[in-house]
Amino acid sequence: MSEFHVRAVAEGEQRACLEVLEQALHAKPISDEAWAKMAPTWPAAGKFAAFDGDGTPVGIASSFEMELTVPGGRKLATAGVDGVAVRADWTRRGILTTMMAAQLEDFAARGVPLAALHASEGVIYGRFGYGAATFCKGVFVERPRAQVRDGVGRDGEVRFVTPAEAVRRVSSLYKRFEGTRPGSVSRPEQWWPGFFDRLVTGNDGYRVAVHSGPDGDDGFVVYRTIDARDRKAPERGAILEIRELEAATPRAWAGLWRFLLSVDLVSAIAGRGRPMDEPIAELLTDPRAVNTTEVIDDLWVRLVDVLAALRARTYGTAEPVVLEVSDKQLPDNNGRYAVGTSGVERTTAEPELRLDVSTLSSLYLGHGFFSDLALSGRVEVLEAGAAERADALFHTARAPWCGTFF
Ligand SMILES: CC(=O)SCCNC(=O)CCNC(=O)[C@H](O)C(C)(C)COP(=O)(O)OP(=O)(O)OC[C@H]1O[C@@H](n2cnc3c(N)ncnc32)[C@H](O)[C@@H]1OP(=O)(O)O
Repeated sequence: MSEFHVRAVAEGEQRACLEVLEQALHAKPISDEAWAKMAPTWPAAGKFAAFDGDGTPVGIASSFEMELTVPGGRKLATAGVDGVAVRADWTRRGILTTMMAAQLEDFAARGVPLAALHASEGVIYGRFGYGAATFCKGVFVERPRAQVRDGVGRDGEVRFVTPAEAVRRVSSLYKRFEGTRPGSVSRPEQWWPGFFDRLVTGNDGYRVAVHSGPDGDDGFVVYRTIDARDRKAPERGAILEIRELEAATPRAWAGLWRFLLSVDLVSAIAGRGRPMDEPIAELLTDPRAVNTTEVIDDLWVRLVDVLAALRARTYGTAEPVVLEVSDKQLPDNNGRYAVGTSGVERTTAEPELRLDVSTLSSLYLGHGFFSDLALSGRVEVLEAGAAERADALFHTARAPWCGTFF
């Protein structure tokens, strides 16, 4: 078997590691010019890599520091795992497993209570204790049928901003939304150039429009249009594709949708990654103008310090429940936890529900139900009624949603 070893990435090794990521994700090799721009946002800190016998990187697992909003509104230090790959000629030899172990031990040693990522495939991360914790939907709104209902309030205006203005304004505007729902993450300075700025200043046709209400700017949308004409429908309007739409108030949200629906020469509005509970159909006179095209996992979360993470969130009203949690990678988490409205403690009491850390992580932000996961065998019920109590404690009224790709 070929030898590899995993260690922290040293200063100067980042670009070679990035090549591994680009190749595994089928992206073009990074040019000198692109690397010059990107280098400041891709520090060696927070990165582990696998090296072959010659010292060439063949695997990478990157992370950065951010904050994740948990139910109740607290922002918890979180490792954002943002670049994981193994070179195609080195896969299925345990490299990812070794990198994930190194990364998780590092998070635990640094006292980071949570880790989170967006998964390229659904089968990869459960074994490392991650669980799909937020979900999102794709929508397709047929514009000719879509009219905003009478009585939906207006309190502002929408205006286009130039790409340069968007780069200047939107990062501070985002702070108004950050933390307004469980699952939302902070966007550190290093996030903006590689994701938002590159998108809106690039050549892919993205436009940015900002909504201003009584308290100033309170929402924005990033979108582009895609030509949908063909021989059979030479006059069909374009598809307006939303990349991102965020609003601090219900009126700003409705104002942005009203604006999108008013753009001429558009046949449909499409958006991926929208919150599960975004009430677009309810905004319109004809709810059937809105088609849900997909429901897909959004943010995967990993409780690194189970006690600290459970203590950081708030709970609904129900009698406490005793969970027995198992964690293969971080055995310090193994044990029983009494979770209730008034707090969380480690306990020696008899367990009422048994589950692994991946399952607990998927329920942590308030999506899903213990009782459903009991049906599918992921939660073992040892005490009748305990799953329903846990549902009442953990489930949140507002669907958790991340909305930030990293
Ligand atoms: C947060 C993000 O960055 S998401 C992006 C993830 N990266 C990608 O998708 C890029 C393309 N894929 C890859 O680079 C690699 O295939 C990786 C990183 C997904 C997996 O790396 P590997 O070194 O092959 O994983 P490793 O050998 O440690 O596999 C561990 C286990 O997971 C399984 N596994 C790993 N990847 C996959 C997969 N894509 N599909 C199915 N099973 C998988 C392996 O079969 C193995 O199972 P076993 O323990 O039962 O034998």
